[in-house]
Amino acid sequence: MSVNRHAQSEAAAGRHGRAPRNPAVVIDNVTMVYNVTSTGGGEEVPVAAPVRWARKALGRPPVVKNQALTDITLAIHQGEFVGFIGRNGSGKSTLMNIVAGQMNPTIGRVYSVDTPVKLGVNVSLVPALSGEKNIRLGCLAQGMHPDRVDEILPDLVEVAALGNAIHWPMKAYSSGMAARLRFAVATATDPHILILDEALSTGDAQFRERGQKRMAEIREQAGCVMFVSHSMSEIRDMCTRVVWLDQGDLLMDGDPKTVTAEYEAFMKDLAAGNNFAARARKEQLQSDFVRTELREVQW
Ligand SMILES: Nc1ncnc2c1ncn2[C@@H]1O[C@H](COP(=O)(O)OP(=O)(O)OP(=O)(O)O)[C@@H](O)[C@H]1O
Repeated sequence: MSVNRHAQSEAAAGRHGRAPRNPAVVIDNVTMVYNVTSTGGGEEVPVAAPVRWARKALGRPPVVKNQALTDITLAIHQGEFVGFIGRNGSGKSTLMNIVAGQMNPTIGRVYSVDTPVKLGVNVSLVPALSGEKNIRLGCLAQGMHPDRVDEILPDLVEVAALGNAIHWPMKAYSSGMAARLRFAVATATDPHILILDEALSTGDAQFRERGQKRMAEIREQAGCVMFVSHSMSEIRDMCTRVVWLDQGDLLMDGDPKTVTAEYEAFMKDLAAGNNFAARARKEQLQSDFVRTELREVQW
């Protein structure tokens, strides 16, 4: 595997003499560039001259490059619960979509030991059917045997915690209620790799508590969870490791307390208009970042 940036926590694990763990996902040198139409400048995507003239004649704005991720390399191990944080537009969802296989990176590759399950993506639910029927359908769609579905249905109904609404058609659900149902379906098969992008944000305290419990169970079975959130308390409570992305760059990767403290200080600087201090902090973090290799990753 190629030489790249490597997680600080990996280096820390090595320093502390911990045994190497089995990777579940390896993100190898991933860069993502979107093409967007822009009326306000930016680096134009090179196109043949006739196409450029035609776009101009038709009054279409030029297509420019928008770099969402730059050279991201990470190894995520079985049993890890990795939080992804960063301000809006830093590339968290883009990275989750790439790991989930929803889009291909412009450069780089993602390797995983199993098909990642991203909440709300792997199974489409039917609005006209009841919550219970949707859970059943979702489990069957994920390849579960009907007998097994019967067996675990009561547990999944409990995870969804929808009360009598479990018998209502899904189209009558609020966004938080639908999120509960999707969560129950996505976690039904004990996924090896679970991706949650702001999954708990629409839920109330009860759902968050049950959701956290369920995710802890998945982690205990040596599954890994990749979790995007803007809630630092949620990140600190749940994650074993935190990755901070900023404007497409990997700024920090380490233990939740340290990374969230740095992130909060950075955001505080920005909120107070101390852009100079925030930039200096970012530059310092970038220069401190341990560049090493993924060579020791053993499948
Ligand atoms: N479909 C798209 N087409 C063009 N650019 C996109 C597209 N999706 C995302 N982007 C751009 O990619 C960058 C990263 O966006 P992304 O949604 O991954 O960030 P994020 O960290 O998840 O943000 P948020 O915290 O706001 O959800 C942004 O500059 C955004 O404008």
